[in-house]
This record gives sequence, structure tokens and C-alpha cells, in this order.
Amino acid sequence: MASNGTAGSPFFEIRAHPAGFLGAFATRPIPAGTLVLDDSPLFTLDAPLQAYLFQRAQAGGSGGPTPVEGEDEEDDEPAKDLDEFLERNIKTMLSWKTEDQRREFWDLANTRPDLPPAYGIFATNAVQTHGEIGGMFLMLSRFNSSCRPTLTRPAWDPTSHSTKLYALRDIEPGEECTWTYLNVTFEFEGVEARKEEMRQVFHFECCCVACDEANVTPAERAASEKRLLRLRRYKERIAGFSSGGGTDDDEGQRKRLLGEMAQLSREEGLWETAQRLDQAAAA
Ligand SMILES: C[S@@+](CC[C@H](N)C(=O)[O-])C[C@H]1O[C@@H](n2cnc3c(N)ncnc32)[C@H](O)[C@@H]1O
Repeated sequence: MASNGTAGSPFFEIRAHPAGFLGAFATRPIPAGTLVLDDSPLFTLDAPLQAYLFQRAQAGGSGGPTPVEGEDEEDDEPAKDLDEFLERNIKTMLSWKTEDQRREFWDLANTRPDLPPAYGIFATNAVQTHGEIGGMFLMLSRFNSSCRPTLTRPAWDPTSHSTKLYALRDIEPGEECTWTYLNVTFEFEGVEARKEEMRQVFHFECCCVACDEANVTPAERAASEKRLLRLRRYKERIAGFSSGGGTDDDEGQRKRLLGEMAQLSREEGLWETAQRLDQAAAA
């Protein structure tokens, strides 16, 4: 499949985001559950395998990157560190791609000036496929993060060898198509903790609809913080039930709390979490 399997039925367009970078925006109504993006990787990188190959190369064994004709002359020298080793391997994989694909790759965002350029683009945009394998997707790379996402997190489909994102709710034309880069551990953290996590892990200041001061009134922000706090408290109480065994009464209470958490999650715009909580409450 070519990169972006949805190219023939565009639910979205890539265009300028008010924050100055690019993003994906719905071009027509997208009903909840729609497959919005089905994207195949340009290439993948197995991080543990790369680290192992680098160590082997350092120890004098084979396994170093294959030199690419016409690329950096210093490639004859062993890579001085793992970053450089990865840089060379990414460039090697790029050399096997078409000119258009290479141009699209080099046009992608790079928030990692501390890394060599190709590896910086990979670190900014790559998404886990399965295990510890990072996939470089040209179309998915244009989708921004939101703490109130409209799409599911990317799910790797081993049969189609592609990653898929579905609409979490009905999306209006013009709305941004986003997914949440943060993993579930942080889903109930307050706004500042969440933003700090984004800085640490992803190296940017989150300006999504839920985080940017300009998007929310102080009253909305306070209501959101209150919901997140209640969600954290409920989660702790439920953890107490699970570890304590429990009577039928406890089980009833646990399900009631799960239902309340699902409702709060929906109000907070955490649709994927709400679905999981509803399922747990019904089980
Ligand atoms: C995978 S790219 C997404 C597409 C990117 N905006 C572009 O113009 O190509 C990830 C980068 O987009 C920006 N970004 C994504 N989500 C963001 C958000 N919620 N707030 C601020 N910047 C965001 C950051 O610079 C991040 O490193």
C-alpha cells in the first residue's frame, strides 16, 4: 500500500494550523468510528537491534551501516556514537526511496536540533508500530497531538502492515484531526503536569484545545481541573477495591465508580478512555 491508504477518499486535508505549523483538518463530516487514516511506514527502525549493531560495530565486528554511494565521506569512519550510527542508517534507508518520498521526509517537522538531522526528524515524528519498532509515516507525521483527541491512538495492523486511526466521535468539517501522543498513565493529570510531560518527552509546548490558555476560559479550565482531580481520586478508590478482594457490595460500588469515571471522561473529551471505562463497568 502506498503511504496514506486513504488518499483516494480524503476525510482531511493537511494545511496550516493557527499555531504556525501544519496539521490535519476534516474536510467533511466524519462519523464516529470511521477509519480516517490508514498509513504504511516509509521505513521502520528497531531501536534495540540498532543499539546492539552499534555495540558490535564498536567492538570491531561487522554490523555497521552500509555505506551509501555519494553520501557523507566520513561514513568510511566508524560512527562516533549511537546517534550518528542511527543517522547513517536512516539515510541509507532513505536512499532506497523515491525522490518525492525523500523530499517529503526532509520537509517534516524537527523539534530535535540536538540530534543529527535525519535522526531528529525520525525522533520528532516516528510512531511505535509493534514491540520496540519505530515507524516513519509520511502522512501520520502531519497529525498533531491533543489532550482532547478526535482520533484513536495509532493501532498497528500486522495484516495490512499499516497503522490505523479511527474517529472517536463525530468530527465536523474544519475540526482538527488529532490523537494523543501521551500514553494513558497521564490521562488524568492536571493541565500543568500534562504540559510538563509533553515538554520532557516530546520537546514542545502543548497548545491543544485543552492546554492553550487562549482556547479556554478560566471557568472552563477550573472545571477541567476539577474533573481530572475527581478522576484521579476515583481511580485510587477503584485500585483499593481491586487489591482488597471484595464483597458483592464492593463490586457494585466499583462498577458505579467506573460508570461515573466514564461520564467524567466524556465531559473531559477523553472519548477513548470513556469507552474503555464503559466496557469495564459492563463486564
Ligand atoms: C508529528 S509532528 C505533527 C505535524 C507538525 N505540526 C507539522 O507541521 O508537520 C509533531 C510536531 O508538531 C508539533 N505539535 C504537535 N502537536 C502539538 C501540540 N498539541 N502543541 C504544540 N505543538 C504540537 C510539535 O512541534 C511536534 O514536535
